[in-house]
Amino acid sequence: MNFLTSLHSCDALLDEPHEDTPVSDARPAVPEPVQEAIRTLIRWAGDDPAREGLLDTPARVARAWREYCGGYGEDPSVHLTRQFEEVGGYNEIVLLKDIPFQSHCEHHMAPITGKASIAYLPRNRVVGISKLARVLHGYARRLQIQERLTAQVAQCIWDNLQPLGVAVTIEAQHGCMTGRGVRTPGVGMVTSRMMGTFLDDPRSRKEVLALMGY
Ligand SMILES: Nc1nc2c(ncn2[C@@H]2O[C@H](COP(=O)(O)OP(=O)(O)OP(=O)(O)O)[C@@H](O)[C@H]2O)c(=O)[nH]1
Ligand SMILES: [Zn+2]
Repeated sequence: MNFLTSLHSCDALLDEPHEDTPVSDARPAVPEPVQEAIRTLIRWAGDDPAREGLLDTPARVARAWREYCGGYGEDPSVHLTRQFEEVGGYNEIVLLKDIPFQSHCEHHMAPITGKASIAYLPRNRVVGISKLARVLHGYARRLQIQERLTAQVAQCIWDNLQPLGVAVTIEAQHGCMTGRGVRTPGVGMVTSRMMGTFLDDPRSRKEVLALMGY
């Protein structure tokens, strides 16, 4: 089997469950080409992949990356399929505030850590509040830039819940700015996406941003 063929065989792993899989002793096998790629990276970083402490590292790193990128194995919109119409006439903002999340930047594959606030103005129906966080994590657990993550979460809620308005804000620190490169810790990047009422009506936007703490 040549290198490319064996890399193709890694596709089989994509069928394995990604999310919320209980940790057990039966860890998924990691294909040799994936492990070899990580050994190459260790050598490139200046260490010896054959030394004892690093022997199991390639498989661990590979499994960790499957977990960090578990979002590729799911369609986040499925979390919004169960909707509730009996809301007692509630027609004000619903906000899930300060949801912690982790992602990885697509430029350096460095961690992005932060918090998101997700709000919508319902049109007769709502979703279970945990589902908003599930949508966030479904998109965050991929290689991302913060702008796209913000836009994808908002669009998903807009398309699937058809609310009157959606507002998403994200504030995050980028490991590629703190641990390397410009090495400037403590800097938060803030992004927002407003749709519907929150885009069109300045008073609604002001209200939702105030509820989010901005
Ligand atoms: N807009 C945006 N930029 C990001 C995000 N994550 C990382 N970046 C930036 O992506 C840019 C990549 O720039 P390059 O010049 O190609 O890469 P680089 O030489 O490693 O740049 P430095 O980070 O400045 O050392 C950097 O400025 C990062 O700060 C993100 O989510 N959104
Ligand atoms: Zn980066």
